Amino acid sequence: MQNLILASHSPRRKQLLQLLNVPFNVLGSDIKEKIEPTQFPEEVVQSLAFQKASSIAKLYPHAYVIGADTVVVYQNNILGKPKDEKDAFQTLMTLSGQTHHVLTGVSIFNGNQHHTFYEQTEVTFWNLTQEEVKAYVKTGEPFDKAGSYGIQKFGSLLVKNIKGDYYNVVGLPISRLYRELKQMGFPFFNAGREGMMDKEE
Ligand SMILES: Cc1cn([C@H]2C[C@H](O)[C@@H](COP(=O)(O)OP(=O)(O)OP(=O)(O)O)O2)c(=O)[nH]c1=O
Repeated sequence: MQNLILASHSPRRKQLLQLLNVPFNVLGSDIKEKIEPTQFPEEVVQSLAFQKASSIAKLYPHAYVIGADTVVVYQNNILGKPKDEKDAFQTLMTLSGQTHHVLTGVSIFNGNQHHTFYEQTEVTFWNLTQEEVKAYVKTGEPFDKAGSYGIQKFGSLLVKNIKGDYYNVVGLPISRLYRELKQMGFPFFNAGREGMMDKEE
């Protein structure tokens, strides 16, 4: 087992973590996601990220274990993954022409230490027609994604502009995560290990 473990089922998070250019393992966490109705969105994403990371960290206390959770927030409402096509359609029509926020909470465990943080990105959608939203829902892309869209594929056509980290919208704020891991003592630059900055392009 590698020193670094991603506690996630998300193929996007796996792809983004590869940007660190260090080896890692992926072990999905199967926690039951519990949200208290009184929690603020930033508390929700951090709490779920913490639960995902801690469930795997228990099994691998010597590794650095990363968990993450992403939600879309519009007018103080948390928009998670859609239940069905109708739900996805309604969510996207609600977001049409509006600005919302994407929050990703990240939790890192290593032995007795753990650190949890979140990043927020502001996203504005174009005014969308019912026809184009229907066509987008038909692609199937909304179904495993917070807010019913994926900015990294066909969902890119819905987005007018963003403020903040693009990768945070896709599910992992990789550049902040790199810095937080370094801060926690992750050995990026150990001899014999290829760290990001060791390589010349
Ligand atoms: C807004 C948005 C979300 N998403 C995805 C990121 C997350 O995978 C998903 C939100 O669901 P999450 O519950 O955060 O993650 P997950 O269930 O996919 O994976 P795991 O809990 O095992 O880590 O939405 C995109 O891929 N693109 C986007 O533009």
